[in-house]
Amino acid sequence: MGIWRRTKHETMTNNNEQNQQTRAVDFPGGRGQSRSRQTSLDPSFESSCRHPSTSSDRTADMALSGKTAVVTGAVMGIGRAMTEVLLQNGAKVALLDVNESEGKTLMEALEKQYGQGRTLFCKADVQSEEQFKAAFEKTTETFGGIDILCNNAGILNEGLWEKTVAINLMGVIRGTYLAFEHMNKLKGGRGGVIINTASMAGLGPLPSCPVYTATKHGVVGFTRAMAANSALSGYGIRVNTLCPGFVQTELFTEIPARLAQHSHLADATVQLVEKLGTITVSEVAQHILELVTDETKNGEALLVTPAGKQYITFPSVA
Ligand SMILES: NC(=O)C1=CN([C@@H]2O[C@H](COP(=O)(O)OP(=O)(O)OC[C@H]3O[C@@H](n4cnc5c(N)ncnc54)[C@H](O)[C@@H]3O)[C@@H](O)[C@H]2O)C=CC1
Ligand SMILES: CCCCCC(=O)CC\C=C/C=C/C=C/[C@@H](O)[C@@H](O)CCCC(=O)O
Repeated sequence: MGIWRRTKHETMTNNNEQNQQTRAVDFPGGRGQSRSRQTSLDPSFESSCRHPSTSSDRTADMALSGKTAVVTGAVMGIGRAMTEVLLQNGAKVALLDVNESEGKTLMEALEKQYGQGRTLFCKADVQSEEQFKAAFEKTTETFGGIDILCNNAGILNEGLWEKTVAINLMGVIRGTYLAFEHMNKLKGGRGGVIINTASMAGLGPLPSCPVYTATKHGVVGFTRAMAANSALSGYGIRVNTLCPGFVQTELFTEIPARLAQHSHLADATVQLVEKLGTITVSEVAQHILELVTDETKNGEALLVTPAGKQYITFPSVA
């Protein structure tokens, strides 16, 4: 069905998207086509973390000069686009992902494009406290501290609902708590900002994806509570959430299989996608810059759809 291909809303705006041609999907009944891959692997990689040895001075006077960011789920999709936005604005970026082979290849490409010494790849599953912690420590050791965390890694698999909760919600909580240890101004950190990738499904129900919806509502609630917690505590850390609508990524393929026992609602999901439209990863990722740099933004939920961006206001229950 054509809806799962690129739409008129989508343009090839940068190299990131050129490297990530959208995968067509025979939705609602079938399987997706294989996606394009990046260039061949570098066999010289030996450890789970790697970074180039020299740094560039190209970044002077950029909005994020001198800042270090950590992005989870950085190898593909929205996380990869966020990584590029951060690099384009002068930050150094630690890319965390379970996909080691493509992560290393991506890091090599980013090194060529944005300058040496700007990136670090760490194989880390956000379900693993040990791996996540080691990646933060390697980042601090390599770049001298952490200023920005994008808790972005996520999956859509209603069949594997416990794993979905473990990655989408528990992974965000784990990353946030680890970042607070590193960034907390009351504990010698330099403060900073956390951006949690939720979803439009964190603001309203996606009926075919009840567990995914629950995790994303959880991310929105956790973000708002931690933002208020941090402000009240004087930690110097802001926490915001990005809530994209439908975005053409790998996660947006093979939808009937991902819906599992709810696959009979695939047609209804198609109708919602047709109604709301889709956006590109770069259209989503560009919005992190405002959430990162605007120091008045804390506890915000920013909805991004083909209609544009909208800061969500929540009802007061007091
Ligand atoms: N694609 C969409 O329509 C939307 C996606 N989102 C959210 O955006 C985030 C990113 O999604 P996409 O870019 O679409 O997905 P994607 O599937 O294109 O990319 C996800 C990346 O996360 C990595 N990853 C998966 N599990 C991981 C784990 N346990 N630990 C570390 N890395 C892991 C993957 O290897 C991959 O590089 C997710 O949280 C998703 O829920 C939100 C709204 C819409
Ligand atoms: C099935 C693919 C899921 C892709 C992963 C996502 O996170 C995409 C989420 C995108 C949109 C979610 C929309 C949820 C909307 C509901 O709250 C609905 O109530 C909104 C109805 C709006 C309308 O009909 O105008």
